[in-house]
Amino acid sequence: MAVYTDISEAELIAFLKQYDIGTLLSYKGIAEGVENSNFLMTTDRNSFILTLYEKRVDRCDLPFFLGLMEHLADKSVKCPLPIRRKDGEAIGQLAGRPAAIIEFLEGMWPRNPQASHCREVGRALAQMHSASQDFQLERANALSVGAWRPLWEMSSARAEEVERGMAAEIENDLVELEEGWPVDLPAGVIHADLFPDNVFFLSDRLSGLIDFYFACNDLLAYDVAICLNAWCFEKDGSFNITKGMALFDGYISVRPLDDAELEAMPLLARGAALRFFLTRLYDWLTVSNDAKVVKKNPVEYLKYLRFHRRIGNVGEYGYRGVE
Ligand SMILES: Nc1ncnc2c1ncn2[C@@H]1O[C@H](COP(=O)(O)OP(=O)(O)O)[C@@H](O)[C@H]1O
Ligand SMILES: N[C@@H](CCOP(=O)(O)O)C(=O)O
Repeated sequence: MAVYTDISEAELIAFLKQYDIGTLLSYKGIAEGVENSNFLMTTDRNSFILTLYEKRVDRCDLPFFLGLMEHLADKSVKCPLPIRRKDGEAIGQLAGRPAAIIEFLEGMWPRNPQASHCREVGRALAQMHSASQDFQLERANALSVGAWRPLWEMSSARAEEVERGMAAEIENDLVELEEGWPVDLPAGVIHADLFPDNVFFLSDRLSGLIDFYFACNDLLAYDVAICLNAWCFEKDGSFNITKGMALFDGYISVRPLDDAELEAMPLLARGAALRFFLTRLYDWLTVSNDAKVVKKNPVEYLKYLRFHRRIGNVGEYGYRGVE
């Protein structure tokens, strides 16, 4: 359960005095999530999400994350707004942690995403990319290609506990990705973690995007590649080309992908698979099994990585261009 820091009712009531959002009626920890402690909080006016930022989030990055959410909401991209305090600040301090209150977003994330969800996600991702072109703050991607080898070296000695024979193929991926990684594709602000649990739907309509805490400046097409992995594989590990087609169709209905982005897609998808494989592998080997968080299996992403090695062009993911 992702509540790393407990808070008492008294300290929460004192914290809420800085806001104009009503009187506390109830609050409870939210089990889902990996990085931060989240609470569902109800006042006599509304429901809110209270987030305490844990140690993997750098306090210096919070103005980027929260400012981005405000910027996007202002441009009609569906995402919850941070609530500002009476003094105008969006970031406070609670139980020794940086803390913020965020609007409660109605909806549920899809447990079994369908092609229709993929189309909506593609469209919302492209809207986010377009709307953030004039966002003034910048944040480098701390988990881009340059970070993968150091991350691998933290796990490589024990990697074969997860699957024998894996180390040599990962070494090979690292070399090929480091040598071939594109540098001159269109760049901007990317979400960088737009998995199904970060996209809410009300019936079949997308109600909003959450969890901008990996957002950063990077290649826009890399964000599409992250979604291709997160949304278009089935539970048995097979790639669903109909979902791939829907994701691309949704994306390019808002922002076309240029030839260089399309050509790079198999490599970007391979890099995206390696990035999530590496963070999952590290957590798998280091986070204790009785910890408060459900660890995600790295082997799922190892399978995706192997799949992308065999892809020759973006058409094999279902891309068919503008009809
Ligand atoms: N604005 C929001 N509205 C409604 N629920 C939210 C909101 N933000 C977070 N949640 C809930 O909290 C859970 C964890 O949030 P998330 O930002 O993904 O955490 P973490 O950054 O720790 O991974 C989500 O799965 C969702 O259930
Ligand atoms: N999406 C990542 C883990 C990050 O989790 P989140 O709860 O912050 O979305 C993965 O699946 O490895």
